[in-house]
Amino acid sequence: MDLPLLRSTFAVVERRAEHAVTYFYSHLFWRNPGVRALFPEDMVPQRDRLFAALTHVVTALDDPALPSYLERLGRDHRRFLATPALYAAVGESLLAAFAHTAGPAWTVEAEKAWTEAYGLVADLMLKGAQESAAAGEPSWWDADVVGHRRHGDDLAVLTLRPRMPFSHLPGQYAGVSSLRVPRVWRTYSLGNAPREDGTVDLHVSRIRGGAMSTALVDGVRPGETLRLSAAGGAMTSHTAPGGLRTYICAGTGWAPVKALLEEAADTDPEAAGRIFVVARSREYLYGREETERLAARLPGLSVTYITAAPRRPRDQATERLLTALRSCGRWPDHDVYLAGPPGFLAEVAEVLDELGASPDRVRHDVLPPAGRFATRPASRAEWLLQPPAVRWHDPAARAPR
Ligand SMILES: NC(=O)C1=CN([C@@H]2O[C@H](COP(=O)(O)OP(=O)(O)OC[C@H]3O[C@@H](n4cnc5c(N)ncnc54)[C@H](O)[C@@H]3O)[C@@H](O)[C@H]2O)C=CC1
Repeated sequence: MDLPLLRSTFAVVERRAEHAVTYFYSHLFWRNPGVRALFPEDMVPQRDRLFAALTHVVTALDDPALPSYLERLGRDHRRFLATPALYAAVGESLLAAFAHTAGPAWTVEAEKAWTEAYGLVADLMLKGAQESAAAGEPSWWDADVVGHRRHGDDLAVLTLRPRMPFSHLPGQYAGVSSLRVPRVWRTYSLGNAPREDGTVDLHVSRIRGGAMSTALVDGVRPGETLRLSAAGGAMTSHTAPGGLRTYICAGTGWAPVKALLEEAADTDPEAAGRIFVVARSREYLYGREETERLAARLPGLSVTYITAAPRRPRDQATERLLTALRSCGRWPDHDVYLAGPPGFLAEVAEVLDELGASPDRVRHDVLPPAGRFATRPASRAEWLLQPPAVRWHDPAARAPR
């Protein structure tokens, strides 16, 4: 594959990304009218996602991890009802959009290189999808809501019972969809270690402008059915029994940490280290009783709760946390598990680096916020999972190179 040529044409297209994306979707929907119904009503985040995805693939084409990543992605795209015919239609429209946007840079060689590259990506994704179907895995898991507990005005813990066996590891997340917000999927951490009855908890904070989080907190009730996608994510336990670890969570970032602690309480009661639970105010320490119960089963872990002072901005809690982290020692010896809002993750990860925590021992996933208006940088890990909130095709929004 001619990587330099792929990258140089992509650089030309990227400069007019807005145009390319508009052309792509117009071409796709015009040539395949039935396909529009597979996409959400609100296409704005979708547009960002396309370019983010392409950027990722173009930058990672020589990464040996790309094939397995694409196979997992193909497996995951079964929930969007992506068929081989749809992959072919998307490829045709993508090349048409590139040809139209790249102008003189779209040479015969460039077209050949892109046809080959897209073919490779589509084949790997379809391979992942076919293997998952052959293994009897559903495209998604229908899951009945069996519990809905509110905490304060804008937080709820939902308990779901998947109708088919749904496997996940403590610390992972899954895509969630509701018929209340058709064809939209959002990612939520699963707030428990696997249970015998197969139920899973979602901790949902209602986010401004977030149609899904609003539906889950305010609308959805027991008896309703949601859809779950296969669980994924890398913030799973990787600490040897008895090993030192620090868990740091903010807001509903408590969900994956709670799942990890449940697992540790069952399998590694000698675990040693510390837990920091951060919330915007005392009323939002919604998991406190459960934390206490888990901490009692894990006597080697100290628990610190941190909130903002009354009437102070919520981010004051983060400042307080950073001060507390600076007074802790032995960072290079600790595995660190980190979960919370993206701005929080970025700030804490930076400070942990300064404090000497080993970067490959700091684990976190970046879950996109449910609201359209929340802005934060997109990371490679999240690109293809959910639409990043950043406007990729707005040059002013791009990180400087
Ligand atoms: N696996 C993960 O990492 C998970 C991440 N989340 C994310 O957490 C968020 C949910 O937020 P809420 O529960 O409403 O939390 P929140 O908005 O109440 O924030 C909790 C605390 O996080 C800190 N924080 C928030 N924004 C910050 C920023 N920009 N910079 C520095 N610190 C900041 C503050 O200390 C605040 O008190 C969503 O964005 C969601 O995607 C939620 C669950 C799991």
